[in-house]
Amino acid sequence: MLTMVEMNVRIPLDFDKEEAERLKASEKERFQELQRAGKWRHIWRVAGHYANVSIFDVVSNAELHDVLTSLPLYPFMEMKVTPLCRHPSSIHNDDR
Ligand SMILES: O=C(O)CC1=CCC(=O)O1
Repeated sequence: MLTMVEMNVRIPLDFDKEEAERLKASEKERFQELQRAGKWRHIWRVAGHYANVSIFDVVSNAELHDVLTSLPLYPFMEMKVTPLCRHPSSIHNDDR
């Protein structure tokens, strides 16, 4: 099932800079692992914000929950989750 997730990252200004860089590096590693596994299908930066719009492909809401809460930056993210379904006019066979 495809799900759009809008993520806003809010690391407090007084948060330790080295720890923030470590978390960002871990986030990138986990993100690339989930991309390779086909779970995190797309990501776009929201221009002008420390935010992204992403598309996940998971088998259940429980899996989505596990994936999202596994992100190293999860404690610093606000998320909006929107379920998606195939548009009847789509020409893409992998939309589901
Ligand atoms: O930069 C972001 O929006 C947060 C993030 C998601 C995947 C990643 O590597 O960083």
